Amino acid sequence: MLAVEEALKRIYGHIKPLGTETVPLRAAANRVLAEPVIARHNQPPFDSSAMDGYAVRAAEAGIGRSLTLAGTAQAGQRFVGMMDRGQCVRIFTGAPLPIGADAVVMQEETEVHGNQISFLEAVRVGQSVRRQGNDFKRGDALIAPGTLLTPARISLAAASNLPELVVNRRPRIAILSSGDELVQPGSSIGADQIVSSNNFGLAALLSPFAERVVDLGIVRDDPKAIEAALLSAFDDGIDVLITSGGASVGDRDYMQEVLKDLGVAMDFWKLRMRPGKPLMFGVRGRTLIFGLPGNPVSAMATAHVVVKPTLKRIVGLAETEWPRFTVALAGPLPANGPRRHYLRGKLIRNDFGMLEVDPISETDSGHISSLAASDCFIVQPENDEGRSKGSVIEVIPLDWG
Ligand SMILES: Nc1nc2c(c(=O)[nH]1)N[C@H]1C(S)=C(S)[C@@H](COP(=O)(O)OP(=O)(O)OC[C@H]3O[C@@H](n4cnc5c(N)ncnc54)[C@H](O)[C@@H]3O)O[C@H]1N2
Ligand code: MOO
Repeated sequence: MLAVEEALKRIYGHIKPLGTETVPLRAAANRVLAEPVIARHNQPPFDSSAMDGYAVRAAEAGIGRSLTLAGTAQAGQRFVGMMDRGQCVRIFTGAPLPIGADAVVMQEETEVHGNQISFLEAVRVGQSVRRQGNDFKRGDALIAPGTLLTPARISLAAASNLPELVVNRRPRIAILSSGDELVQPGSSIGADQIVSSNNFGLAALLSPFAERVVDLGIVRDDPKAIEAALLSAFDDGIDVLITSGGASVGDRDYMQEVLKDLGVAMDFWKLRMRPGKPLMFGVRGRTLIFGLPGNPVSAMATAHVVVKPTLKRIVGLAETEWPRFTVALAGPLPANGPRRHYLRGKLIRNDFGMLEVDPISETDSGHISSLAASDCFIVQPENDEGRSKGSVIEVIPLDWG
C-alpha cells in the first residue's frame, strides 16, 4: 500500500500541460493565469483627490485661515490652469489635483462663506491626495502566471486595461458510476437498490477545475457494459476519467480488470489512507484514470485528498496546497492503525473565541450525512497513539478552496 504523498508524486509525473486559451474578463473568474499581467500605465494615472472637499496649498490652509474659491475639479474633468496663491479649488473624489495644490481638505473640516472657504483643522502636505502610480506603475508585474484569478485579481486586470486574459485550459472530466444496485435520484427505489449519489458530489467538487464534467451515468456490474462505457469516454478524448465502485476485491468488482483489458497502464492500487484504501490510478494515452471506491465517504475523501490536488496541478496553479492548517482538538481521538485517517470534523469556537475542531465520531465510509455535517477532514497520522483534547492537529478544509 502506497503513502498518499508517494501516490501524488507518481500521479503528478503523468500530467501533461493542456495549453492555453484567451478568455474575456467576464469569463476569467476562477481560471488560472498563463501569461503575466504587466501594468501598461500608472494607477492612478495622475495625482488625484481621495475626498470630496477643497484642493489647497497646505502652507496656506489651517485653523482660522481662509482661501478664495477659484473653480471646480471633477472626476473626469480637471481644473484647467494654475491654482494661484490665496486660492483653493472645489474638488471631488477621483478628480485630478489642480496644478499648484498639494493637499485636499475634506468638506466636513471647512466652512463656506460665499466664495471664501475657511478651515477648521490643521492641514499637512499630501493629505487626502492619491499620488500618481501609488497603486501600480507602468511595467509592474501585477499578476504572475500560475495565479488563481480571484475577484480582486479580475478587478486588477481590468484596472490595468486588459479586456481579456490568457489562461490555462482546463481538463474535460467524465464520471462513471458502477453497480447493479444503483438507480438515479428520483427513481422509485426497488428492493436491494441504492440511489447513486457519488457522481453528483464528485461533479460538484471537481467542476471548478474542469472545462466540463460529463456524467456517463450508471453502468451494471458487467465487464462488457463497463468496457463499452469506458471506450466511449476514451473515444471522446476525456482528459480525466473518474469511476466509482467496483474497486475492491469482491467477485463483481470488475473495474480494474476491464481498465487493464482496454490498455490502461495501472500505476497503483491501494493507498495507506482511511477511508479510501482501494483507490486505483492508471493512464491510457492522454487520459488519467482514477478508480474511486464506491463507498460515498471513501469516494469523496479520495477526491479531496488525491483528485483535487491533481486537478489543481493540471490547471497550472503554482500553489496547489493550502498552508498547513492546524487547530486544537475539541475532543479526544482514539489510536490509529497503519493507514492515515481522514476523520470528519466540525470547526467550532471555544469559550475563549479560539478555533477548535470537534471530531465527529462516525467513521463508517458509507455514512454520507456525517460528511455533509463536517467542514473539514482531521488528518490523523499513520500509527498515531491517540490524542487528548487540546492536542494540535492538521485539518483539511473541505469546501473553501
Ligand atoms: N474483503 C474485502 N472487502 C472490502 C475491502 C477489502 O479490502 N477487503 N475494502 C473495503 C473498502 S475499504 C471499501 S472502500 C469498499 C470499496 O468497494 P468498491 O469500490 O468495490 O465499491 P462497491 O462495492 O461497488 O460499493 C461499496 C458501497 O458503496 C455504494 N455505492 C457504490 N456506488 C455508489 C454510488 N455511485 N453512489 C452511492 N453509493 C454507491 C454501494 O452500494 C456499496 O454500499 O470495499 C470494502 N470491501
Ligand atoms: O477505505 Mo474504505 O473506504 O475504508 O471503506
